[in-house]
Amino acid sequence: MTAIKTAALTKRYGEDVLAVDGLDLTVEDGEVFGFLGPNGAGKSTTINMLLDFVRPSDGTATVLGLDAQDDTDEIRHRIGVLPEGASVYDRLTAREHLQWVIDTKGTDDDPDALLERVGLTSEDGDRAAGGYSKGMTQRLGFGMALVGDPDLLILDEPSSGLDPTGMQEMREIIQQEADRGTTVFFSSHILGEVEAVCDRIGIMNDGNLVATGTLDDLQGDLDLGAPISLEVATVPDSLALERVEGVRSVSVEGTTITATCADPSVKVDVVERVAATTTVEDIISEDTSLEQLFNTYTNGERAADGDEAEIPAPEVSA
Ligand SMILES: Nc1ncnc2c1ncn2[C@@H]1O[C@H](COP(=O)(O)OP(=O)(O)OP(=O)(O)O)[C@@H](O)[C@H]1O
Repeated sequence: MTAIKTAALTKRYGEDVLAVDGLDLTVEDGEVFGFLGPNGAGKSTTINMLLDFVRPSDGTATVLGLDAQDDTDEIRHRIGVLPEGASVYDRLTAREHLQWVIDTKGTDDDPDALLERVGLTSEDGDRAAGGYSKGMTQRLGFGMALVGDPDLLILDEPSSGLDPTGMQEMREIIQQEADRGTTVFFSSHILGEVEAVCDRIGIMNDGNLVATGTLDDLQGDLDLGAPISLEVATVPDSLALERVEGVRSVSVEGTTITATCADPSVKVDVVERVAATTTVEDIISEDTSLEQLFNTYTNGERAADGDEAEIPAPEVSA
């Protein structure tokens, strides 16, 4: 089953703003899917259409096989949602918020266990949520999303307002949920977080899905090359690294030699060639980062190629 499926999903605001432009997106059951894009790309609008907070101008969407507009109650019962900028009722305590969701969903969750899971103490749970910091509010919102062991978690910017420890804890919970088979769909600006937990990534730009795939798929498709840098004692005159097969380009800055290789296996040849002529003091080998991919897809370089949406979807085991 697909957890989320949209077909030509479109949202216009007035005459001028095309927030989401004919989106075809599929998220398989059991995936952790990271939804990326710069500000204003259309991520929240998409999520809001999936949750029927916003009505589409055109197209369709299903969530857990149910119609996002017609079967809203059933969908909300089966999913957990952390909306963008989750708001709380100022006078209710955190425990009362959790109990309200537990009662609404008819589950037997223990509010204290949920508080602990999202890093709030029992004392925090007794405080009115109106006095919470942004990060505490986010933790509470996350706890509310976890009520009832949902089949699908939809999280809009889950790290927003969290400190580094909070982000790490949130990542761990996402991983635990994924391990027990929950589908997780979340939007984020934090590329490291997406890199760490996602099976698959979708990049939105200007209302369009410009790329989908695993990080490996996207790296392979863009073919940005595999960089390696070597810190050396002295840069030899007779290096001729360009002659090593598979080396695309070489640059030297001070005592740092950087080579871009056609594929990672060439890096060993680079190291051997350099080590044969000088003392290698350090080696820095990196994969093409998600940041490079993100910039390439969202700065328009890809669009200039004329095939910005043609990355094949990977095989994903559900
Ligand atoms: N209620 C609204 N009325 C008019 N325009 C809107 C409305 N909501 C969103 N937009 C516009 O739709 C576009 C997409 O916005 P959206 O909030 O979906 O982007 P986003 O990718 O979630 O951005 P961010 O990362 O900043 O949250 C933007 O141009 C935004 O200004």
